Amino acid sequence: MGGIEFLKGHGTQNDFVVLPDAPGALELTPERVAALCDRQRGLGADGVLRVVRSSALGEDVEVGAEWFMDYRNADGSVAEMCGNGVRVFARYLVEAGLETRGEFSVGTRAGDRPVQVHPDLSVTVEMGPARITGTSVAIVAGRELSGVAVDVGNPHLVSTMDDDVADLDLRDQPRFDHDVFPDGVNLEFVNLVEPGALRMRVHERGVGETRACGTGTVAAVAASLHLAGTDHGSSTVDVPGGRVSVTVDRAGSTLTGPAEFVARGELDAGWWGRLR
Ligand SMILES: N[C@@H](CCC[C@H](N)C(=O)O)C(=O)O
Repeated sequence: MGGIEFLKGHGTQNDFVVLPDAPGALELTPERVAALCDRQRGLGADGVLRVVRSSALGEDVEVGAEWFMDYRNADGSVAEMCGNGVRVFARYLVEAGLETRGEFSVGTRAGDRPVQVHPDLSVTVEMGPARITGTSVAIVAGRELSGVAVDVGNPHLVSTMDDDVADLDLRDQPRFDHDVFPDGVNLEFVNLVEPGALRMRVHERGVGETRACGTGTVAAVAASLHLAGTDHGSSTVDVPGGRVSVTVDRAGSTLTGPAEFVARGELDAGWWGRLR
């Protein structure tokens, strides 16, 4: 019996299982996503990117793009957007011959995201506006860190700190204000290395600590500009998994970084079938 095609890829080591599913035929339950992403009993990943035709999605989302990135976190939850994932997704479309242009849009639950796949296979994504929505507090290992709340299509709280972010213990879920973030939040911890250069760690909603978060890097740059009294600028952001470049202005933002594939194969049909 034929299995289900998959690819494994990552963007700055934020890693994904890609499931090509043009007709929207896969039944992608939270249990199946969690099993796929489990690093012992599955393939292991921070999330799943289902590649589905927008017309076959069967969800009430407004998209004009032909292809939709159906993103799921490792715990099986659905999220609006994934900045590292959309780069991997765009590169998949080009390599699979599903997009013949170097510039096109990808549909997401946060709206269409225009992308450019460069000859060196890095990808630039127009990430939409990064909206500053207020302030709040994260508590990490008993320590209160104030932060700037930023909406990049998904929710973020960015705490800028003087101490080296490398020293934070992010093994446990940091606490946050559920009244401010009723749907949960991605938590970024940032050092300003020098103007135009940030260092960041992240604890993602629905995943835990990851080695990179694309929407998080955009939120980090927007928050650091906000704290400096401006709403536009650009910065590199170093994360444990590599480096990305971000620009932010009032109208929108861009994210540029790598997209890599490491494997492709077939899921075992029996294993998949036994999951509900
Ligand atoms: N890793 C992603 C963000 C994925 C979604 C996030 N965990 C959420 O629940 O909002 C990125 O690269 O942006």
